[in-house]
Amino acid sequence: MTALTVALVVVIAAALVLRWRRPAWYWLVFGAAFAAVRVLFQYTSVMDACGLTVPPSRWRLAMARLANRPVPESRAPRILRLRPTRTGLVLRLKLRPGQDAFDVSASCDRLRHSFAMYGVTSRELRSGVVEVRMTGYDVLKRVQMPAKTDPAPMRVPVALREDGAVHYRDYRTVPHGLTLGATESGKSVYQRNLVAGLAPMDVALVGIDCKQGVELFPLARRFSALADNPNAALDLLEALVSHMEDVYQVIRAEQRITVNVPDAEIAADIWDLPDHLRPVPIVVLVDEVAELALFATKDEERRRDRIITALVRLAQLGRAAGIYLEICGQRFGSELGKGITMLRAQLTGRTAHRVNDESSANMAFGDIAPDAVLAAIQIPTETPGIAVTGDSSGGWARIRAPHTTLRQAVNLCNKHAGRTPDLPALAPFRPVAGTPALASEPLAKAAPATA
Ligand SMILES: Nc1ncnc2c1ncn2[C@@H]1O[C@H](COP(=O)(O)OP(=O)(O)OP(=O)(O)O)[C@@H](O)[C@H]1O
Repeated sequence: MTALTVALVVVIAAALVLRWRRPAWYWLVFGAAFAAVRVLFQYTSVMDACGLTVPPSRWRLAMARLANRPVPESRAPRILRLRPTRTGLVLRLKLRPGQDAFDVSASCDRLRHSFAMYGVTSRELRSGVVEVRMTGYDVLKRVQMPAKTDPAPMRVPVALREDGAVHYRDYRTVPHGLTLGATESGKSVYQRNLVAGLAPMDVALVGIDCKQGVELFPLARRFSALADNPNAALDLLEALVSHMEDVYQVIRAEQRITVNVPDAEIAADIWDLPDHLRPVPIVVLVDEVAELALFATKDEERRRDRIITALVRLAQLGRAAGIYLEICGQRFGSELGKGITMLRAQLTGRTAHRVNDESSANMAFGDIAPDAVLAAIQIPTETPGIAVTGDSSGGWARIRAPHTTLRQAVNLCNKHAGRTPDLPALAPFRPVAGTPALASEPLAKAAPATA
């Protein structure tokens, strides 16, 4: 045996062992090429076995009869493009007459087994063209975001989807969002990723952290306003409502100028205003929203009603004024009192981490994507951070945010502290950077020593 043959055998053996062990980088080196060859080689027979072929047309049968040739075979969708990616393959298929996108999506599980891939999903790109995304390994096991994402204003690459695509939180298309999940399910890490993604953008961050500020106050240098208790939250929300009314006046004033100018665009929201007039957009992050809705006394009930009213007004009118809500909690249903379901109806973007019961999952998806409810309650306990995300179009996907630690988020916020806008309306709530207060008393006092 020559040295070359030995080297070849070693390389093939290494590739086979790695294929079996499947480390994350396997796909970068061997996986995509192997999978592309395998898919192309098996394509027609697999599509036939999965019921994704159509019988020959009458015209083709007649031509074969005239030419005295054998009966033509059934035909599978035509491959328009096959693109290897960091996590697997993307196939673009042109459907044959009589096929629809549902046929392909209904066969995804069969395709997954037949092509020996980890996951297969499909979506319709346009009439007659379907994209099939295949992943070679569990991309949500250890999330690695691609180095290059598609940047756009108010669009944060916040997590990875199970098909290997990046999941964006786009505030311009989905202005308000609701994130639910049981305790230790990964809500705070998801919210931290949002803050880390928003920190380098021209946006004001406002936080209401009812966990006594433990999640958002360490990120204070990038926040224009923060509140850590329901009383401060009420004042902050009412200040935001009056800021929103001021922004509406700016938009109206600009409309009066342009309405007389023929063919001019008339401003309908802050994004139609000229740059020098446009107020900075605001993202309001609310952590543990149920704390704002609970009350024990008459006074607290009055405060709760005012808080929910302010939140409903921001959700209904905030988008045009560039105010976006990001609400986080363990549950968000009608048991929290009047106004909650009205507020929930305005929160278009829904994300549910692991939940403990079906009714919590229903709070996120019951009214928009019933099959996502089942997916949310199936999230295992041992993989915190996995979530199901959907929107009002009825579509949903499994996602996981990268594991950003509080230290990494703090460093990012400190790096971009210079971008924190000063909002005069919210000045009383601007956090003051300073030395952290030391706990004055230990939580448990030492028992006196007895003889
Ligand atoms: N995307 C993720 N990848 C890996 N680990 C994660 C991820 N998200 C969360 N975790 C792990 O799960 C733990 C709990 O996460 P997190 O604090 O975000 O949960 P939570 O839902 O906010 O809980 P609580 O409501 O009790 O505050 C974290 O300490 C972290 O180690």
